[in-house]
Amino acid sequence: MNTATDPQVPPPALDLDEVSVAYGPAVALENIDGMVAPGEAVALIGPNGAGKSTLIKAILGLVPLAGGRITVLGRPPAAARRDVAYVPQADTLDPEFPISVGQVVLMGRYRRIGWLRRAKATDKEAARRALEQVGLADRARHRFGTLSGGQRQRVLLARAIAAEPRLLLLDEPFNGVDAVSEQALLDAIARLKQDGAAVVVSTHDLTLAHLACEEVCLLNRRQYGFGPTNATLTPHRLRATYGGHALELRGDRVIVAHS
Ligand SMILES: Nc1ncnc2c1ncn2[C@@H]1O[C@H](COP(=O)(O)OP(=O)(O)OP(=O)(O)O)[C@@H](O)[C@H]1O
Repeated sequence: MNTATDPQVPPPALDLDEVSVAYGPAVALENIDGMVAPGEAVALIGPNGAGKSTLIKAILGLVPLAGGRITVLGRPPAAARRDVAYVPQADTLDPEFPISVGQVVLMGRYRRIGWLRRAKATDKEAARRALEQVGLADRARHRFGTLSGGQRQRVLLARAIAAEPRLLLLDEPFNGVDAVSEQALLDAIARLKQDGAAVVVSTHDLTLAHLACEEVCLLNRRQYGFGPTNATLTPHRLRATYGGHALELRGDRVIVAHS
C-alpha cells in the first residue's frame, strides 16, 4: 500500500507495499500489502514456514527485499530502528547467559543511552517500571536463566517496553506460556497501544488475535487476507491460508489436521 505524504497527517506506523522476500531461489514472501496505524495491532497468522518471522525480519531491515517497499514510521526500516523494539521467540535465547533480569531490561535503554555510556536514573526508572508492567518487579535481581520460559518471555517484553518503541514486533510470544504470563503479555500490549505504539505479532493463537489485534494478516508465502480481525478470520480464509488442510477449530484456536 502506498500512501501520499501529507505533512499534516502522521505517517502509518507500518506500510507494506507489495513486499517480496526470497532466500536465494526460494520465494518466502510474495506481494504482501497492508498498513498498521499508530495505536493498533496486527496479528500475522499462518502455518509453520508461512513467512511470519521473515516478514518481521524484513520490517527490522534484517533481510533484503526482492521487491516492493517497507516504510516504518515514514522512514526506511534501517532509519527507524531506534523507534522499533523486537521480542524474539523465547526459545531462541540462551537461558544460561549470566545476567540479571534487571540488566536484561536495562538493555532496552541502550539505544537511547549509547552502548558506552552509563545508565542514568531515568533509564533505571524506565526499566523498573517496565518490569513492573509485566508483573515481575520482584525478580529484578534474579538471574535471567533461573526464570521459567513464560517469565523469560515477559522479561523480554519488559526490555522492549523500556525502549519506549513506537512499533513493537513480537514473534510468537504465547508459545509455551501459562495463563498468568499470557494475561501479563495482553495487558502490556494493551498499555503500549494506549500510549500510541503499533504492534505486529506473529502467532498461531487466534485468541490472541481476537483479544489484542484490530487487524490480521493471513500469510502462507502470499497474502490470504489483511483486514479487521472478525471480518478476516473466516473459516474459508483460514482453510485457504493453511494450504487446504482440514482445519479444526477448538474454541477459537486453529488446529491443523494433516490429512
Ligand atoms: N535464513 C534462511 N535461509 C533460507 N531459508 C529460510 C531462512 N529463514 C527462513 N527460511 C525459509 O523461509 C520460509 C519462511 O520461514 P519463516 O521462518 O519466516 O516462517 P514462519 O511463518 O515464521 O514459521 P514458524 O511458524 O514455523 O516460525 C520457510 O520455508 C523457511 O524454511
